[in-house]
Amino acid sequence: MPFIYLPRRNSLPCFQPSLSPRSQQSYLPREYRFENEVGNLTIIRIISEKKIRSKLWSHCKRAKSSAHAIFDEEPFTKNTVKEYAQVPGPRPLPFLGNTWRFIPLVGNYKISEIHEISKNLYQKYGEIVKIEKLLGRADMVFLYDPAEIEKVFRSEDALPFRPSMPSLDYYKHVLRKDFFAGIGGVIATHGEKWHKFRSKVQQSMLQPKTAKMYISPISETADEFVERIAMIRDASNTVPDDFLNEIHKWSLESIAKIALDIKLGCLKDPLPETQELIDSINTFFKSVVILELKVPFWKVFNTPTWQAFIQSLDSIIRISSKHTEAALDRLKSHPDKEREPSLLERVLAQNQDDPRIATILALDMFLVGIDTTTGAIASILYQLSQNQDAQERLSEEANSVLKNGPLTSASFEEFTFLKACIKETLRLRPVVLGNGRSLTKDTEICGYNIPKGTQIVFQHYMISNSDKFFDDAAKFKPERWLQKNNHYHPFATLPFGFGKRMCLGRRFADLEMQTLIAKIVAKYRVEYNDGKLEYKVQPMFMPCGPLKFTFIDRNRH
Ligand code: HEM
Repeated sequence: MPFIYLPRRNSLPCFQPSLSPRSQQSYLPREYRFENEVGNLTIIRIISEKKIRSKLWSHCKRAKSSAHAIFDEEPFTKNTVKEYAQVPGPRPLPFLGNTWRFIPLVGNYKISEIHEISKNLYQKYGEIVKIEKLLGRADMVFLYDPAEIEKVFRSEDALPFRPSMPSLDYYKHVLRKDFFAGIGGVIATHGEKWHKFRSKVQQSMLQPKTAKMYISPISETADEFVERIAMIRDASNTVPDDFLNEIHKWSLESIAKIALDIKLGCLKDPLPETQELIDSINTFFKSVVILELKVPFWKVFNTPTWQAFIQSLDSIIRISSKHTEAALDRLKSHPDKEREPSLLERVLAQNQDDPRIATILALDMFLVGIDTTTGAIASILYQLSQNQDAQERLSEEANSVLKNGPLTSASFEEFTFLKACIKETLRLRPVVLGNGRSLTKDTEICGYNIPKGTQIVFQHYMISNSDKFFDDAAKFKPERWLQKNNHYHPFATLPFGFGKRMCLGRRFADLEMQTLIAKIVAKYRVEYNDGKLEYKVQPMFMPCGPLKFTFIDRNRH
């Protein structure tokens, strides 16, 4: 791609001279990328197609700034790209590579504390760190620079590869290949198979109007949860230690409505198969942590954890199939043309010949749409409990919206402070600690040539908690998101990922989280007086230890 050299800082009308060069990036049109400053020149990389050249020239003419030249290559960095071998990182041992560091009692790298390891590596080596020679898996490169993360995302090709869950990959593509028959869903599926499936469901899932159809069922579930808090809290208004499990049930109930059009009754009046589904999903989460984050004995032995994992997935599929088939029968026998079809009905209608698509989508939603929102809700409640002023302001906003009657899509437009609180929590405690990509081609990152196949791990948690990228980074300051034109790098916090593999459930997650938090803070003042809440990677970044929240009635009249 071509580069352009411009006089420093004032080169483009969109440049903000008061900002540091790197922050300028957020003001540049997306076709340009801030590359470097050399002497008194600003170097902009043009990352889009040819017509952009002329567009850039006309920008410069209008701004009366003289572009020095347009080059097809960047002469200053030509031949200065460093070798992969030069990327800094912990030194591997002969034979054992760096794997020994992850072996319990031998090494000091614990996956559940990878956020702490990441911090130490950054302090020792800087913005790019290589962990190489890992037995049976690709090298990992940790990346701590939002501009470089943006570069990796923007140079993605049509089939981005997000490394995830080899155990699930094996289950879908080898063990139960007869059921999946080449349709792997989107989780732990890659290449053409992933693309084919995502294209079938993406439009329905990401259209704002689809999420709006679930406002009423999601509100009903949130109301049940708010009632349940009153039932389970003790005389001092404190909920049981395993409150995370209660949030989990709310989340499962919400996803079951979206994925299968059913009311499971996790919070009250359960269906006969509800307990089996709850148990299967719990078993899946418990076993996947062991299979993915510990030594992978399952690859060699039929371990009890592996058996439990398979059984849990088989049950989720069996129960989901029963409900997708029932929905298909309903659709065929009494099609209701008056109302908008649900997500499930749309997916079934588009794939009438193969209802498995709806079942596999439901499975994927259960696998990634429960722990994520559960962790986020726990973190939001915790941040609000530690920031009572923000909670008061939020409670007033929630009340003024909720007093107008049942939630509608217009209500969500008014939740400005609520959205800022959620965004700020996900900045401080992103649920997905380090999203990643396996490079599908050799890529220059931080001045090094990183080979195809390397697993890049974006260190979002470290970046979004760093004073380098956020003022008062450790503080919960939702107001920062209410300022127009804030100067934060757009890739410095990216809780739902980016690009073609971005979170498919984002609209549902927003709807669920906003509805529940609004209803909780309208009714209760939330407190947490049990010290600092600790977190662990399991594999989502979740609070660990008892969630001793206190919910005190606000008693508004
Ligand atoms: C707070 C809640 C959530 C967070 C923070 C979150 C975050 C993420 C992230 C970081 C990714 C990876 C994106 C990338 O690779 O660029 C992802 C993928 C995905 N998420 Fe979510 N998610 C949440 C809730 C949900 C929910 C509720 C659903 C389902 C209804 C869902 C469905 C998915 C799916 C299916 C993918 C895989 C997309 C693909 O690979 O094509 N997520 N999510």
